[in-house]
Amino acid sequence: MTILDTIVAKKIQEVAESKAAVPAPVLEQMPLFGRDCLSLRHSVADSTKNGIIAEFKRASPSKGVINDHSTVAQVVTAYQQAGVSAVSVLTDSHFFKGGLDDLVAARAALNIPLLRKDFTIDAYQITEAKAYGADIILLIAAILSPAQIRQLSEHAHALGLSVLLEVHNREELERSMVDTVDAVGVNNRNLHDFSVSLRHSLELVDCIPNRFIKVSESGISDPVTIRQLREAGFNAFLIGENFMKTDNPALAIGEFVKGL
Ligand SMILES: O=C(O)c1ccccc1NCC(=O)[C@H](O)[C@H](O)COP(=O)(O)O
Repeated sequence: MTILDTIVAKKIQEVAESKAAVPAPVLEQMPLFGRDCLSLRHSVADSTKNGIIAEFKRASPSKGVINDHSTVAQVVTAYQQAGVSAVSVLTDSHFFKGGLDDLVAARAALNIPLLRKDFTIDAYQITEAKAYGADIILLIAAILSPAQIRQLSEHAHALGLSVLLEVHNREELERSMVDTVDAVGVNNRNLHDFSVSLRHSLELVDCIPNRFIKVSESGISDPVTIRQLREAGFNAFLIGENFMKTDNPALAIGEFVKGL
């Protein structure tokens, strides 16, 4: 059993509890459910922004606690001021110490697209993402069948949300790519053993059709790498730990973008 199996087993239990506590029709009555989502595609195409999807990440299975002192509002405000194209917030509580409250706090501080970063296995979580202010949801190919990816992405689109499909290797990419996703992210981190290599992005970029936004995810820690990934064909770059592990993520993103 890998960490991903453990996370999914826990998630199945959590989703069942959430459905019982707050049924989907209740989510649909929440104030943020009625707002119009911001488009990831438009934001990434906006040349005044830098393509970075900057992540608020308190902890992770691979690193343990990364940052338990910064507030969501302070960090995401600095991310936005640094010209990022979108912000990602981890909402898993057990393994990442995040939560839906973090999503709401980020929404209140931002006017750029907001990704709910979680392990989506059920349409309920997508309705929940919309109700708590997200614009984008994540679907991870390693934990979903192609039929589930299609069904979940159609539900997201029906609610106006953009969809980021995450793959790690060619096999996942070939079996999972459906027209109902907006972006394909190559995760440089192997979610089974936590090894990280940019090689995954560089090897897969040309296999992703240009109609999808191409995102390189994880393990990015310097502006030179962004330039290399951009030249290879990526439009967006998901970065969390590099900023969050510092004493002051707000300063860290400011310094980082000066080097772009
Ligand atoms: O980060 C982990 O340890 C992890 C473990 C198991 C499943 C997912 C995990 N991370 C989620 C992510 O994909 C990253 O938070 C995201 O791509 C940013 O990566 P980084 O810049 O390396 O923090």
